[in-house]
Amino acid sequence: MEKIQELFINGEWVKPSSEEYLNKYNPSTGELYGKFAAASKEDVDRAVDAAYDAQKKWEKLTSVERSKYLYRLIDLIRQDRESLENLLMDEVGKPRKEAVQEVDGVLDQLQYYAEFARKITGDVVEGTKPERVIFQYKVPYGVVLAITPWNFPAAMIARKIGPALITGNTVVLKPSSDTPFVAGWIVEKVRQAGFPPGTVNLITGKGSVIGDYMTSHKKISVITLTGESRTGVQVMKSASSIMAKLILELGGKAPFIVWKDADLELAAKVLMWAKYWNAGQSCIAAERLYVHEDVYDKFLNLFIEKTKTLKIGEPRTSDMGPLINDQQLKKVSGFVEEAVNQGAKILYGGGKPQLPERYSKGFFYMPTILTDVRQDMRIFREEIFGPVIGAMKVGDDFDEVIELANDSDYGLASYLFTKDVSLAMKAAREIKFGELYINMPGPEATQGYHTGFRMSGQAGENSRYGVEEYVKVKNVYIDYSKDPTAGEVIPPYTD
Ligand SMILES: NC(=O)C1=CN([C@@H]2O[C@H](COP(=O)(O)OP(=O)(O)OC[C@H]3O[C@@H](n4cnc5c(N)ncnc54)[C@H](OP(=O)(O)O)[C@@H]3O)[C@@H](O)[C@H]2O)C=CC1
Ligand SMILES: O=C(O)[C@H](O)CO
Repeated sequence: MEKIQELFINGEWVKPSSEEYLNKYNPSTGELYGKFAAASKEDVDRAVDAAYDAQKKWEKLTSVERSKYLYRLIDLIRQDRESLENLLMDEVGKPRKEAVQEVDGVLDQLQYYAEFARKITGDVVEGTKPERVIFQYKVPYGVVLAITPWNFPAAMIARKIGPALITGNTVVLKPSSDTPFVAGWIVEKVRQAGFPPGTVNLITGKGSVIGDYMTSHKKISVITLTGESRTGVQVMKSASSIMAKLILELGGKAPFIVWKDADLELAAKVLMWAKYWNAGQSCIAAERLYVHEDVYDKFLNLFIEKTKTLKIGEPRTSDMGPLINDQQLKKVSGFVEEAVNQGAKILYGGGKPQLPERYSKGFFYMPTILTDVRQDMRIFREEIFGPVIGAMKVGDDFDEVIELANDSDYGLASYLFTKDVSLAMKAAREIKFGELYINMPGPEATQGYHTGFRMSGQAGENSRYGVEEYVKVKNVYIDYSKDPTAGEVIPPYTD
């Protein structure tokens, strides 16, 4: 039976008022996978109104009462986790192990946020006189518009609804048009968990069509977006009309630095994760390889040999699946063609893999390694978001390598492999990236603050800092003296 994804507004699954649906294709086969609702502005209004009305009651619950809904949601997801794993393999093309890992991440994040019940505390500050006091409350903003990407569609939803809900906000969720069914699956679990109607609402539809309307909606107080940097720019422009609080998790261009004293086996193994995890479709993926001249050839050969062991194909029986859609496939192959035209050389890969007929129309691309890449090439400047990496040989000047790493519009994740502690601490001080992984793989931990410099976004997610992004500090001043105006400067001043 054809899969259909409807909207979820005020506690009910409803059809789009336009009766219009959009197509979603299976990335492994290129075949039609299902249809999802194209929400209209009227649908958006109904969802935002529902969230707005529900929020007034939701914030009056204690955080412990709110956490009980989250714990019920966690149990429902855990009991049916296999169907979400299967959905991730089908809808995203994620290999099985990575689908399992993502569901683990969903449960870990929701658990982490539910545990913040009773732990978000304000302050009592002394006033400007002995009988004055300032109460600093941490209060929810109101309605949160959560806009999520397709690459970790379930984990990114958990990373937004978890902190939003535990802090007393309500949510309108707008998922990627490449993963509407994962979003629908999670929202159905929210319904089964008994969240009050309007607490979480689901609006599907093209961001390019309804995005500006949603991000300039007067009843929206927070917009949390995970997506491309250019989308972040557009959202920032649109949201300026409502001055919404922005949490922007955007693109990355991670440098992967292998120093002359690095453990090459470790570095190569980590690069297999940093480059081919989710087929390189990750904001923290290694996107620029800088290798010290003394170990350049040895390391590249080691990495190529490891890359050759990857099994490319359909998600259930392979190490690396397809890219998400045909547009991404064209974008990734375009990066490689342009780099070669500019003088780079392909050491391995560079094209579509040979696959059985059933998958010949899938959006697959070979793991690809290029050498002779220069800092000014587009492949080193813009986010590739695929299983492709260019390599550059660097000399013995570590300051120069830090400069090369920081020379990027992006500043999310970075990687360094060296046994020299003083070098590592120098990098920790001087690298201008939200994350530096030293001699280890990622991804970011739920208790780590996931944030980026420059075009990688602003504010951040996860950790206590990420939770506090969803509350506003409200200051209440009280004077309980007999004469609150004693000694104050209050006109008139002249007799
Ligand atoms: N920093 C981080 O933690 C992470 C960052 N990312 C980044 O996300 C990107 C990949 O995800 P992808 O989904 O392709 O990113 P996009 O920016 O294409 O889309 C992200 C979301 O924004 C929506 N959107 C698009 N245009 C607008 C608009 N004008 N107004 C409002 N919403 C809009 C999309 O809807 P629709 O699908 O309908 O277009 C989608 O839901 C990469 O750049 C990656 O680096 C990914 C994961 C983590
Ligand atoms: O890197 C990403 O895309 C997400 O943050 C998952 O770690």
